[in-house]
Amino acid sequence: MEPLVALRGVSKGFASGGSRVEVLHGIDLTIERGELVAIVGYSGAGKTTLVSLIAGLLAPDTGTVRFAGAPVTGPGTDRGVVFQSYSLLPWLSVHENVLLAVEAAFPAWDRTKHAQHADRYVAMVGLAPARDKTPGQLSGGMRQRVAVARALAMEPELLILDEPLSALDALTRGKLQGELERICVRSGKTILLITNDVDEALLLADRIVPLGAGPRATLGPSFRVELPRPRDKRALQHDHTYKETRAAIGEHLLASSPRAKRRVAGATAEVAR
Ligand SMILES: Nc1ncnc2c1ncn2[C@@H]1O[C@H](COP(=O)(O)OP(=O)(O)OP(=O)(O)O)[C@@H](O)[C@H]1O
Repeated sequence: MEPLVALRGVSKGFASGGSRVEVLHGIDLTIERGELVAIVGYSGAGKTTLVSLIAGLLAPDTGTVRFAGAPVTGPGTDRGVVFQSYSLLPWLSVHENVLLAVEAAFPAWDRTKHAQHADRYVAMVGLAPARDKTPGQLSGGMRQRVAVARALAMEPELLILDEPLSALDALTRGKLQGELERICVRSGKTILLITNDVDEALLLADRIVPLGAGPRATLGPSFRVELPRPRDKRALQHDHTYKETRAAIGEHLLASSPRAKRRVAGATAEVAR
């Protein structure tokens, strides 16, 4: 069977002041069914561009993007995306926000089944007590959990979490990382997590792929995360495997940092002279 996601030789650029800047270059990425893969990269490296290519919101300039064995030609309910800003409807309750998505994804179901399904996912993210509250009555972390419940309730084959926690304060973010791990594992979904936080990736992912700095950002090698679940953030700080994997990813990202890239470009210019 083909992998769920397969990008081959993908490049994507944008017009910028009369010229064209290539944001992503030669991207190869495979995600198998049931995997939780994290892409870790610098701000502005092209993470959201990569998400948009897989979600079908953008088309690649070169290369191919395939999903479940077929080329991606546009967005679809088989790929659910949770963006950094939660985009909930402020006049609807938690239950109603999730319900709306359920109704759109499963039009053939009756009202009772829609409501029960929505409630199941509200409970999965631990928000049953806040079921009838509106987003304005919730904290940032709770709102983000509603966004996750809404995406999961549509039962996409792939759930893409694009920096889902980066708008939150450090304390809430830390708390939600643990909860997100439980939700992800419980849902058994194939998940692509995009983050700029190596520790967050190590807490959640089965495999981490670093995205180097742009322009012409490329993906690095895969780092498999061999840590048993459930993972406890505090206990992990002293774990040998955790520290080794963290250092290896950090080194890889540093080697592709904007400063390192400038150094390499400088050295190349020096050699050329
Ligand atoms: N539609 C567009 N038109 C022109 N330039 C774009 C467009 N989308 C993205 N870019 C540029 O491409 C680069 C990568 O943007 P992208 O949003 O993918 O990065 P990112 O890694 O998700 O950043 P962040 O972590 O800050 O959200 C940036 O320099 C951005 O300005």
